[in-house]
Order: sequence, then C-alpha cells, then structure tokens
Amino acid sequence: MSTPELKVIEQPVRPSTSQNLPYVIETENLELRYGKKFALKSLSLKIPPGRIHALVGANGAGKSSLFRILLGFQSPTGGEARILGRDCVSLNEHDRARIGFVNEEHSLPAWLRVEDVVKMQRNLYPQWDQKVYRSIVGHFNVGEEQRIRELSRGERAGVNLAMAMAQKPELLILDEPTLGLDVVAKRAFLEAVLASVEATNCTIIYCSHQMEEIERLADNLIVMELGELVHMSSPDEFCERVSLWVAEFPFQTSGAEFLPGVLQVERIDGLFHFIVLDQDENFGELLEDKGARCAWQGAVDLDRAVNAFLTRNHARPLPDNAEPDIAGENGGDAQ
Ligand SMILES: Nc1ncnc2c1ncn2[C@@H]1O[C@H](COP(=O)(O)OP(=O)(O)OP(=O)(O)O)[C@@H](O)[C@H]1O
Repeated sequence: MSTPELKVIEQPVRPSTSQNLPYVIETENLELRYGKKFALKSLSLKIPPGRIHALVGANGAGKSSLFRILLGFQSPTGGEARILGRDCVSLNEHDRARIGFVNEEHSLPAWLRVEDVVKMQRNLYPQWDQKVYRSIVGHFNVGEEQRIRELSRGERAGVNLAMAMAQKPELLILDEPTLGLDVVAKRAFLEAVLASVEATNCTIIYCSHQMEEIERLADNLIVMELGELVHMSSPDEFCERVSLWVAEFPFQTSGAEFLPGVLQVERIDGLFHFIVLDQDENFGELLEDKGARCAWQGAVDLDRAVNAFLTRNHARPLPDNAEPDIAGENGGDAQ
C-alpha cells in the first residue's frame, strides 16, 4: 500500500498571537441563505480569546453552518466572518494550522496504527508537542500499536482530541465531539478537554446538546436560534435570568401560563412549575392574582433553564387543569 503523500506546512514557529486579538471569532451581519431559507441571519458574534465557549441551540439553529463558514469550507451569502483576525473566505494553510477542529465523526484511516497516524501528523505540524499528545491520550486506554479500526469510538475521540491539541492550535472547535460516547468515555473526554485548556492558551469553542457537559466546561454560553444570536453570557448569568416558580392552584390556573416571561409550565405532583425569564419576586404576586393559593421560588439548573428557553416558542405542554385538585389526588402526573 502506498503511503499518502505528506505536504509539510512551512509554518513559522511563532508565539500565539490570538491572545493579542480582541476577538478570536468575529462575525458582522453574517448571513447564509439557501433559497428562501436562512441558516444564518444577521449573525453578529464576537468571541474573545481564552477559556471555553459553549455554543448551544436547537437542531437547525445554524451551529454547523457557522463552523463551515468559519473554517472556510463554505462562503457566506452576506456579511463578514473573521477567525483569528483573518477573513474566513481567504484562509491559507498557515491560518488553518492555527485552528483545530474535531467533530463527532472521529474519522481516521482505519487500517493505520495509532503510532503511524501520529507520526504523519507530527510531520505535518512543526509545532507538534508530543508531551501534550501523551498527556491527553493518557486519559484513554489506547495502545499506540493498535490499528485505528480496533479502537472504540471513545478511544478514537481521545486520539483525535490529543492530536488536535498537540498541533498547538490557538483555537480549537469541538462540534458535538462526545456524540455516541458512553458515560465513561464522555467523562474521559471532558477531563482531557479541561486538562488541555489548563495546559495551553488555546481558546475552545464547544458545541453540544449535552447541558451537563456545558455546565462542567463552559465559561461562556452562546445561544443561537434560527440562525441568530439570542444570548451570550456566563452560564451563571444565564441561570440568573431564568427562575422557577412553584404554585398551588386549587382551581384553574386562569391563564397564568400566559403571564409575561413564562417559558414552560409543567404539572408535577399536583403543583404547577413555571419556568420564567427575566422576572423578579413580583411574579409570585402575579401568580396569586391568577388564583394561586401559594407560590414560591425554587432552584433551576442550567439544563432545565436552557431547555425551557429553547422550547419557549413551541407548543407549551399545558396541563389539563380543568378539574380542581384540592387534595392532590392527581399527584405524580408530571408531564
Ligand atoms: N445544503 C442545505 N440546503 C438547504 N438548507 C440547508 C442546507 N444545509 C443546512 N440547511 C438548513 O440550515 C439550517 C441550519 O442547519 P445547521 O446544520 O447549521 O444547524 P445545526 O444548528 O448545526 O443543527 P444540528 O444541531 O441539528 O446539527 C437548517 O434549517 C438546515 O435545514
């Protein structure tokens, strides 16, 4: 079998420059349109260097479209996008060498041994750091002499991450990297991401639907919806915007589910749980005005907050509250 021809990137060894940039990613009115359908719509996004930035959004929000444009795989139909200070439509191989990308496919040449794949990558990237590779791959039970096809999906994900970090990228984009991994592999992957961000200055963009991963990793939460940016802050600040109110309604809720800011209503153990956005203590009074016997505030975690936020414009799971539930006979009917 002939060895694939390798093209060494003549990359000048230079200190990381992204730390001096105000933003590692900067888009201005970015638009990607397919006919009448917008995958990205007037997206103006500015991501500063350093830390782990989580990108979340429902299916079809435009996350992969954004990555394709940022990596120069696709041209936008409008607006501008810059990555590490470079225009995304004219990235050269030096620019690309500064960016790592790992997605859920973890595709590597199946017939090669891990050590051979690593050797190929080392030859391609002059900045390759074998210590970084070893420290990250050490989170996984990978034998260097194993063929890629013999590795589990989680182990392949680990090799991919280790290789991406060993290239010393200034920016690493991880697009649903843990899709299909079991809990053990997921944990190893997350620990490896945290270890690698501590060991390098790399900025990480982490896209996932798994909120427990976001909660564990992210310093910054970016929420996209229908191709637009709808929120950006720390996860804690996002959670501060969202609160849970639990109320007991002896009779009907009298339309309390349509009060301002209501994202989601659930009936759990005979009580109504309202997840609300940007509401203060007065919301309890509003519930009482609507007939609540009592109402109190509870805690809401990031998972629940983000899910309620993303589903707010979809059909609300309105409970059938026509029947009074004074004694709580309908308890335990969480929907
Ligand atoms: N080639 C295409 N032709 C037409 N529409 C497309 C094409 N590619 C993407 N889209 C549309 O663009 C929108 C954004 O898709 P995209 O894959 O970027 O979303 P996403 O946020 O990555 O979703 P997911 O979380 O499901 O991966 C979707 O509505 C999708 O149908």
